[in-house]
Amino acid sequence: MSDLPSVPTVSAAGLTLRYGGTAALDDVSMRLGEGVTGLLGPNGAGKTTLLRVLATAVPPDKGAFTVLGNDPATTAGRQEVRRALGYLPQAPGFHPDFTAFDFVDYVAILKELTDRAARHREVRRVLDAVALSDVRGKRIKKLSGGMRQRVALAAALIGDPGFLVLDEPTVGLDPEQRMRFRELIARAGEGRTVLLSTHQTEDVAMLCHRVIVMVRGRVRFEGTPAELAARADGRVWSSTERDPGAWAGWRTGTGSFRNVGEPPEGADLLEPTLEDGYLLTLDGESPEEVAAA
Ligand SMILES: Nc1ncnc2c1ncn2[C@@H]1O[C@H](COP(=O)(O)OP(=O)(O)OP(=O)(O)O)[C@@H](O)[C@H]1O
Repeated sequence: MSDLPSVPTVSAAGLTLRYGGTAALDDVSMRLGEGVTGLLGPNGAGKTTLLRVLATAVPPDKGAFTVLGNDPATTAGRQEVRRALGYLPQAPGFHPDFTAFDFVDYVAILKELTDRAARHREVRRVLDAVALSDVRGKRIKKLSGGMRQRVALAAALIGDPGFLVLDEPTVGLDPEQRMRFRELIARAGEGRTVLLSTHQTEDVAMLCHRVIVMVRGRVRFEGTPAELAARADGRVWSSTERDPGAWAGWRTGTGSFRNVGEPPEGADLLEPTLEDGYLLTLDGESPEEVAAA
């Protein structure tokens, strides 16, 4: 694939992790460099498992990876990886009575920022970076969902980590909050490596310089967003009735049908989006899996 990082922040080879009979990760290899990489895949594809492995929350059964040259299979390496890491998990555990400041300060303590004055400066810096300075003294239970996600992002930014792992950070946000969050993620991707798991193909199209698609524990696509969209070149067309030959087709707001699949002769072709390319990458999966994507 083009545009692969020459000096990767993260380099993974053959990552495999089974839960009973399920291969949550099945021989996953990848290289991640500076900028935002999007991770797409249907429910159960293994995205969260991959993020948890890279965040050293769970070791793989097989395979290896390094973060900024450190190998988490060793105790010293794992410590270095954790120092270089910011992790926003899918369901960040907040103590609801903590204020935004207290929570981020608590994470800063866990990240070994022992000097109180310097730590508080850092807490103020990251709360400012996510535009929460005004509410830093508010209890988390009184904050909106979007603000809570920003508190979690602030916590992940403590210590200016070189590798930022974000697990569905925009889930449940309204469009304006999502746009604001995009701005924050884009800024976070300047000068560091961000891996962003999401179901929002739009977020990937708007934000990411690379995209990885996982299906059933395996990497099915790795490349640029433009390359993913190009998979649907010549395979999206419009029709007045639903085309029975289409793999997927739906009536749009204008009343015409947008079809994805193998077009008939002389079809009225449309410009593909990243989502079209993504859907075709899932071709062959069960309709339930695709519907859940
Ligand atoms: N702790 C666990 N115990 C048993 N099975 C698990 C566990 N965690 C994940 N799995 C299984 O591993 C597979 C991958 O799950 P994972 O949560 O990584 O997928 P995902 O792509 O993040 O899904 P989603 O988009 O729904 O968050 C699924 O089949 C899931 O049921």
